[in-house]
Amino acid sequence: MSSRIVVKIGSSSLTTEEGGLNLDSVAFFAAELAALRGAGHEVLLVTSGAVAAGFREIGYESRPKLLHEKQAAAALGQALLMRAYQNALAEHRLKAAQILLTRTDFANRKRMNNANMTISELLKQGIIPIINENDTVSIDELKFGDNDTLSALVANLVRAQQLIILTDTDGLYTADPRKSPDATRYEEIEEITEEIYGMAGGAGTSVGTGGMRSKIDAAKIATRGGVPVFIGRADAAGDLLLAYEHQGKGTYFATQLSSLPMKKQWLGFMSSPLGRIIVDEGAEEALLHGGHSLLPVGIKRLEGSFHAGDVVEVLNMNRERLGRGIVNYDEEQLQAVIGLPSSRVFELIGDVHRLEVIHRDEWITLK
Ligand SMILES: Nc1ncnc2c1ncn2[C@@H]1O[C@H](COP(=O)(O)OP(=O)(O)O)[C@@H](O)[C@H]1O
Ligand SMILES: N[C@@H](CCC(=O)OP(=O)(O)O)C(=O)O
Repeated sequence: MSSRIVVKIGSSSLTTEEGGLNLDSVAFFAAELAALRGAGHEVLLVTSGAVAAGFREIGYESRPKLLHEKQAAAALGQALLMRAYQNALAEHRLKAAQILLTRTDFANRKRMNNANMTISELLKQGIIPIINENDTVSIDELKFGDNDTLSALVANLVRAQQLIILTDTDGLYTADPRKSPDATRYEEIEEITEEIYGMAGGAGTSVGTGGMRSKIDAAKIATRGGVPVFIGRADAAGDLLLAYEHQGKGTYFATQLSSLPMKKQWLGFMSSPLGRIIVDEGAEEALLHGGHSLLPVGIKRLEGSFHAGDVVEVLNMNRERLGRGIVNYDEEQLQAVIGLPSSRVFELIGDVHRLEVIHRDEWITLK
């Protein structure tokens, strides 16, 4: 059966430690993608490597740290990266198109739908969409930074059957295998727990960005959206197809039994919260375990400036993120009623459109 597969390739798989694009690697991955296509699947590629490919060419000694230097390197490197992929895929009679996205594109549902329609049309025409973050215009605080999260959002957006995250390591180990040679590998993970997070470290090379931690974040987003994930390595001919067929060199993450509806996925992973609501222990319990809505009585403090209908983040008193929701009050209106029981809220603001500050149906738990 034909599947829609999102493949993510990290900088560490495409470039040398010193920077610069490794054209042999690009040729290898192009052949692997062609094999997936040859097996009848629809293929989307999320690829990193623009900064790593561009910084040497610009003349920087090492991967730049400053945002504008990274952006300059990406602007040059992205063109090199696309040219390399287009040339390599042409060897297999395949065409590739470039799509550059930012986090704000996902936060705006119209832009997100447009991107989705463009991707669908490209796939229909037999073209491989090649996606990267639009580094030149991304603002630091809103950057994906690594492409792991981007690949998960894309996989959910296009309702992929599988997300394959390729890296330089054959899966998730009990500790970073570069530092702990005794670490052992996981074959399958049913649920991403705190313990799993605890094992994942940062990037192992100077060109990679997110390390295993950001890959686990990505696996969480994708699996909650109903997309199973493989994290691992493809370094011999046929490995990518094997990864899809559940025989890959890496770790498989199972999907959640019930996948989140698109509305909640958007709320949790794509939206941009405009404010924060800090709640007490009772409200935390009600939201996380009681299945209740958030009421004014449980609120301690507000931060940021928001209006009814905006997305806000909810934190507990230790500033741990509990989740996100759509707020039913303007910030000023809410400020006047925080900590008050519902009867008082009605007395104070008669025209409140909904008593709940965040209704259960417009809430997603992220803790
Ligand atoms: N528990 C772990 N299991 C496997 N790899 C880990 C773990 N913790 C940290 N890593 C590191 O994550 C690195 C891969 O991430 P990264 O360098 O960001 O690659 P990419 O550029 O492919 O995204 C590996 O090289 C490895 O050193
Ligand atoms: N958009 C950036 C991605 C940065 C990056 O290094 O990501 P990754 O290799 O996925 O950890 C680029 O193309 O250089």
